[in-house]
Amino acid sequence: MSPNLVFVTGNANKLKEVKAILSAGGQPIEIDSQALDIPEIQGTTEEVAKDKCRRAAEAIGGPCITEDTALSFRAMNGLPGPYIKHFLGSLGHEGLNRMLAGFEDKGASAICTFAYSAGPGTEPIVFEGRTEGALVPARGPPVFGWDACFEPLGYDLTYAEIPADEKNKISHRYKALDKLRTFLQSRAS
Ligand SMILES: O=c1nc[nH]c2c1ncn2[C@H]1C[C@H](O)[C@@H](COP(=O)(O)OP(=O)(O)OP(=O)(O)O)O1
Ligand SMILES: [Mg+2]
Repeated sequence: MSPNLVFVTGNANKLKEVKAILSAGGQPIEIDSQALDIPEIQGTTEEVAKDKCRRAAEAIGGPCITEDTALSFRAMNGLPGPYIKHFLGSLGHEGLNRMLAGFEDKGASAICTFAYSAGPGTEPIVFEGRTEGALVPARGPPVFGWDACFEPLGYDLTYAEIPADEKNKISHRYKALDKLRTFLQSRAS
């Protein structure tokens, strides 16, 4: 049996969701994890995701997956996008809402980009999942990132108010992982 694939991430909430999604429905996929905080470049979501995966493969010396999450405001032509971590860290939920105070359009896209590397020196392959929604004043437990201020389209609940198993059926992460799962299974057979 080949060893489990390693998910390199410094984010315990991501890991929890990824494990839950990969073990629910279909053929379960087991992964191991390594908590490394890989430096992230500037660029498009795809460039940032691929570069993170390249560095992670080098850091662990083997195949791995990484994931980069962006939150893109329509009124700001996609910003903060892959830089959302720093905006959230500096401004908090309230500050994110204030960023859009001057705009009527509160539209936001949650974008998850998984990257797979077959090992150091190989070109990572990316799998993107998007969930459209809106930025709203925070509601629900402030447990995971910007969950409390993102309301997916078609819901009047924020990600933080939606039960975890339900978020995992509609989320940007679920959609990206679904593509990664198909890729991994086609490689295995
Ligand atoms: O489903 C989510 N719901 C709410 N917030 C989320 C979600 N997923 C990521 N987030 C937050 C974490 C971080 O503030 C930023 C992404 O930054 P990002 O670099 O991808 O994550 P990270 O540095 O925490 O972990 P990693 O080591 O995998 O890069 O958005
Ligand atoms: Mg990161």
